[in-house]
Amino acid sequence: MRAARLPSTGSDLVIEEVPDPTPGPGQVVVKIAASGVCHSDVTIQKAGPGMPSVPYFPWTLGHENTGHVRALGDGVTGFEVGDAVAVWPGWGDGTCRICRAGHEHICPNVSYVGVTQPGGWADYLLVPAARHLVPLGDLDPVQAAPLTDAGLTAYGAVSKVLGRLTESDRSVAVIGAGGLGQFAIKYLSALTPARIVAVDVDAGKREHALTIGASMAVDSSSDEAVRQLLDVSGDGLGVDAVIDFVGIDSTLALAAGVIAPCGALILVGIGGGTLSFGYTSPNQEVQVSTSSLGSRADLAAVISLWKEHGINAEATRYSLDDVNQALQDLAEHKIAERGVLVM
Ligand SMILES: NC(=O)c1ccc[n+]([C@@H]2O[C@H](COP(=O)([O-])OP(=O)(O)OC[C@H]3O[C@@H](n4cnc5c(N)ncnc54)[C@H](O)[C@@H]3O)[C@@H](O)[C@H]2O)c1
Repeated sequence: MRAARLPSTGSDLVIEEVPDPTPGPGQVVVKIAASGVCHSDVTIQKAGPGMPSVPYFPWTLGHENTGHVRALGDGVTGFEVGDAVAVWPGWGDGTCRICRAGHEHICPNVSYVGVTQPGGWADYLLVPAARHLVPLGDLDPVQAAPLTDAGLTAYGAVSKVLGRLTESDRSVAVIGAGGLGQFAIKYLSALTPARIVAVDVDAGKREHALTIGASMAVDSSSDEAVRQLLDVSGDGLGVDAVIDFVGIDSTLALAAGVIAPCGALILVGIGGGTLSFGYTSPNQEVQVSTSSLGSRADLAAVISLWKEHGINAEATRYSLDDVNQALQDLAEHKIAERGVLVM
């Protein structure tokens, strides 16, 4: 099969012929239809802060995968060759108490496809267990690809703040209105009456956010950003939730500085920053949580939200041969919503 592989840290990817995977007992081979391009891939390529180092070179990236079942290992039930599937990306051991509680994506022994297991920027992907697949039925796998990480992770983060955003005088700031942040804005807009503020350094992203559900956009690089966010509800108290999809020192400081009493700060972006709170009094009752991917049930919910409410990303399509262009366009903020490699 063909695969786009990273030969060494910081290099361009190269297209190579590699052996087709064959499924062992319990495993499934998926013929990839599409695989999304995420900012995490840019970070992995450069060995930037926050992401684990790839296990070896040359490495096949790609954690946002959909396709059709190509071959089933012994003992696999519930799927037939040809079924359209989405690949849930957080592969835990399936047996520990974290997995048994439904949080396999944060299992202490988790592997991430495309990060610590070979990924889907290739013709075929070996999936270690059928439980990592979610059936797509007659949905288009190419369109479904961004749901398997950008949609899933945004939904996982949004789910953590829904309870705070049940009234129209509530507000939420989404820092980083790129691939993941745009999904968050769409889910927040569909699921809450709260005021949604998009915060981004890029003017194009801010403008776009206003067309998909944000009612206000703030330039995080402006000296006015803190004041604008504190004044969102007109009382100077700040926003009831912040979801930070960037995660560098400056965005974390901004988030910590604008959160209202009883608010929640959700950290998603893998920017390698440090969050520091000057703790002087308990009376703020702010909650801080990291958020990683989402559960398999969350992926099923995200697929339903696409079916029922049409929530998805507009995909900018690239061929596998154009993978380096896709990574460059993402790094330069040139992709409107989500880049997708179509095999
Ligand atoms: N926690 C998880 O499970 C998880 C999963 C997937 C991706 N991620 C991480 O989420 C982040 C977002 O990924 P993406 O694919 O949406 O990236 P993206 O490149 O599509 O979007 C990033 C957005 O952040 C904006 N931005 C950059 N610097 C900023 C700043 N200082 N202030 C405000 N906005 C700024 C950019 O203009 C862009 O709109 C990445 O760090 C990625 O690694 C985390």
